[in-house]
Amino acid sequence: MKITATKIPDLLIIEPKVFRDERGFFMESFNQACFNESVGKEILFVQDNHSKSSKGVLRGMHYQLEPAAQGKLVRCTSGAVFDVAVDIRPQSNNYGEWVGLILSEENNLQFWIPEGFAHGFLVLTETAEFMYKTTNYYNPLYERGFAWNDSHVDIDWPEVENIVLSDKDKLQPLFDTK
Ligand SMILES: Cc1cn([C@H]2C[C@H](O)[C@@H](COP(=O)(O)OP(=O)(O)O[C@H]3O[C@H](C)C(=O)[C@H](O)[C@H]3O)O2)c(=O)[nH]c1=O
Repeated sequence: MKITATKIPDLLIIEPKVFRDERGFFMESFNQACFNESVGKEILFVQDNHSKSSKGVLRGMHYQLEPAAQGKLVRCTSGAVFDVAVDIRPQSNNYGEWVGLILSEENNLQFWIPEGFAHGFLVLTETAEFMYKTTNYYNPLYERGFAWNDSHVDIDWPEVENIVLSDKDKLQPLFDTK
C-alpha cells in the first residue's frame, strides 16, 4: 500500500494495492502489520462503523473528548465523499487547520485520522456508503462538535446544491474544542 503525507503531520492518505482481473478486484482493505508500520506505532481498533447517506448529506464536524477520543481509519466503499479532518490539538502548530480529500469507490483511498482531530464528510454522489474503524468506543457523553461552516476553520467544501444536516449538526456551536 502507498502512504502519502499531508500538510498536517499525522494525517495520512493510504492507497491499498488493488488486484484486478476479469472477475473484478481484490484488495486487503486493512492489514494490521502494514498499517502499524505506516503509522509507526501499534494502533488497536475496537469498532467498525458503516453509514449510508444521500447526496448533500454532511455528517460533521464531530469528535469525542478524552478519555473517549477516537482515531479513525475511514474510506468510502460506494459513491464519493469529500472527507475532512480538522486539527483540534491545542498544542499543535496546525491547530484549527484542516485537510480535505475525495474518498471514493473509484479511488479506494483511505484517510488515517488520529485522535485529536474533528471529522466530517460531504456526500458528492446520489448515495455514498462510508466505512471506518475507530480506536475507541462510541461514547455520547464525550461527543462534541462544531459547525461544518464555521468561519474560524473555513473548510473549502465542494459546491453541493442542498446541504442536508441532522438536527444535532444544525445546532453545532462555534469552533470550540475545550
Ligand atoms: C457514531 C455512532 C452513532 N451511534 C448511534 C447514535 C445515533 O442514534 C445514530 C446516528 O448517530 P449520528 O447521527 O451521531 O451519526 P453520524 O452523524 O454519522 O456521526 C458520525 O459522524 C462523523 C462522520 C464521525 O466521524 C463520527 O464517527 C460520528 O460522529 O447512531 C452509535 O450507536 N455508535 C456510533 O459510533
